Amino acid sequence: MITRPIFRISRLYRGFATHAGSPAPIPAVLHLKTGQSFTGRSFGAHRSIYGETVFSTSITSYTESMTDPSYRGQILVFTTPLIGNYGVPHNIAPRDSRDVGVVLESSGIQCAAVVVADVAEKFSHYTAIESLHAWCSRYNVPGVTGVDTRAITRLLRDQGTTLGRLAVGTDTTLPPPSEGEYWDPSKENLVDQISTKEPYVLNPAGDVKIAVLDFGAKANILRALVRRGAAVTVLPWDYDFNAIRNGFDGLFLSNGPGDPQQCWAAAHKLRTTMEEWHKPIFGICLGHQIIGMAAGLDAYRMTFGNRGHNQPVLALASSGSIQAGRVYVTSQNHQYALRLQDPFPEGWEPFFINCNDSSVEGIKSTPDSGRHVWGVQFHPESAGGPLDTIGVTHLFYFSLIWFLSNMCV
Ligand SMILES: NC(=O)CC[C@H](N)C(=O)O
Repeated sequence: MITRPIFRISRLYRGFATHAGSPAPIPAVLHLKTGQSFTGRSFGAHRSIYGETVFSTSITSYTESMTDPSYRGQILVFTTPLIGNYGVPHNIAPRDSRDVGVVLESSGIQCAAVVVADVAEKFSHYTAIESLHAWCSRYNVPGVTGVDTRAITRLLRDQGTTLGRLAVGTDTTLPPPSEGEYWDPSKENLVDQISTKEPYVLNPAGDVKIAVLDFGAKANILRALVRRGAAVTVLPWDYDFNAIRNGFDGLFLSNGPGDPQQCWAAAHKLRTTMEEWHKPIFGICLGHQIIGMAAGLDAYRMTFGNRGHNQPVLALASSGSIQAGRVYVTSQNHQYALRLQDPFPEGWEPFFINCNDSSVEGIKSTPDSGRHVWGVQFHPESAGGPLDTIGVTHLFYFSLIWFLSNMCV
């Protein structure tokens, strides 16, 4: 019978029907501001929270997604039916001057809550030290399982990303919050909460000196630069890079949470940088949006954003190993995008475009502009996701080398 294997898997991994010391399942209800409610069972921390409800179509890397600072303030719905089956690894990396200090994307869980159809109680992986439930409990992050994530995703896709409340335990007996009670993370400067407060340097002996404006950088981006031999100076998001720019060979603007409009302070400073300093500049996701805003493009809120590891993007221009006309499969996690406009601001051209929704996936300065600036909406460094576009990271890095050998005499 076709349902039999599914039944077996479900029996084997059935999530938290009960918790240790708890005689009955603890109820949890996901309320959406648009009026719908979904009832399931609590796992992780038994506490209620507010957030912005988003869905991700990634089928693996729940540990990387949940530690990605760009998910801050978000109730993350996984469309894949079961997560937790490979547990959670020890997240502390052996610290040396080349290491960012963590194995995952940051030191803690960044999303506000997790929603999954079926959470695995048993886990198996050679790096795993604890279950998803234990990890979420340790970081005080609530989860709900046993809900129809297909129904939630269809709703979010049709009505758009929606504010939500995960009510847990006795809070489930309360009526749903009134409209005004929902907390909207896009109204806050989440970047300021997560960015480093003090500059620090990774791999100081590196041969190419890159400054990183930290809007909530994923650790793998820093690792990708250090792995190529760069000395990486990580700066607070609103740091006055122009005051120290002569000491660097390139500038990188990281990913980060929230609405890019909260980051105009950085975009204004970047405008000056791009006018006066013609060394390579590269941005990923929020960093790309800030480069676009500084270039004169408009950043807008998408209906449900793009979150997943299989977003196809079409290259419109060739650069490095990237070939115009080719489609690359990419990892993404964003709610905002740069608006495609015709004409593009002078000195700029679209680099990539999304094959599903035609949103701008990359921009670059034109060859005759005298600048060397790129931004991509997707995550070429992966973690998790495909490595199709790793060439974009190479492009930035090798343009630095090229720049040093050809232009700086
Ligand atoms: N991954 C990111 O950097 C996300 C950028 C921005 N916060 C958005 O949601 O669009």
